[in-house]
Amino acid sequence: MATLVLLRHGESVWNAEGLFTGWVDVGLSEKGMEEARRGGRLLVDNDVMPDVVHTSVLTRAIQTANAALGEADLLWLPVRRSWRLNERHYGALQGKNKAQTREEFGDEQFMLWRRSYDTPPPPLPDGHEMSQVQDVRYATLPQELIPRTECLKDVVERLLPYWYDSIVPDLASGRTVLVVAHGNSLRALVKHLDKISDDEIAGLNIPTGIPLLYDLDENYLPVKQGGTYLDPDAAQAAIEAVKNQGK
Ligand SMILES: O=C(O)[C@H](O)COP(=O)(O)O
Repeated sequence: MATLVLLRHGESVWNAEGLFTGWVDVGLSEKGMEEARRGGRLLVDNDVMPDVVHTSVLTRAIQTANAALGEADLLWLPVRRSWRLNERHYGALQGKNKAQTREEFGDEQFMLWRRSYDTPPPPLPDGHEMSQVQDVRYATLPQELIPRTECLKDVVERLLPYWYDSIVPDLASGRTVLVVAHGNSLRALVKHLDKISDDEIAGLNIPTGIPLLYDLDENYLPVKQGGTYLDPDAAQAAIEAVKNQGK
């Protein structure tokens, strides 16, 4: 049996403003910092103590990991970071207001771009102010690996190599693993873990700042489908809020 905890970053400044974020590197709002600290307290209260942490290379996830681990007095833990845990790249929607986008393009197109499995938003031109192709943190990546837009299928395909090559070995060594990432990169991982279909995944939303605990079997697949949120009531309310963004 292995123990995996997934934690979406706390509310970001752009989450609060209702903007599509993707790979744009924004920090946590004050509310998001408190959500992150609450996440750490939930780990302590439920005696779920990670041995190693994996985060994306985006500030909002790193801040969340630090705040949560600070509450658990675990800031000393080894941390591994990868672009493969980054949020989905939202293409030309990065920086745009969700409600305005929904109004301009209609509900169907909005939901296709936001929650379909294989329909990416339009690509973001390399010279655009919201582009990350010149971001120093990706300087060692081959240019063709840096997305200009992504659908969830793209995220699954770039995340799973990290799951198998970096996270599973930590689980196999008996470590409790905490993954601090993003709404859509965690949707991609949960789709894999819970074997959610390409159609059903559209209905899955991940709340900010509430740890999702998975006990995994010898094949690193969930003993209980869907895992267990360490605060189920708060999770349900937050999931509804994520689902209704842009309305
Ligand atoms: O990148 C973003 O805009 C959010 O973190 C995720 O947004 P979504 O829940 O609309 O996909």
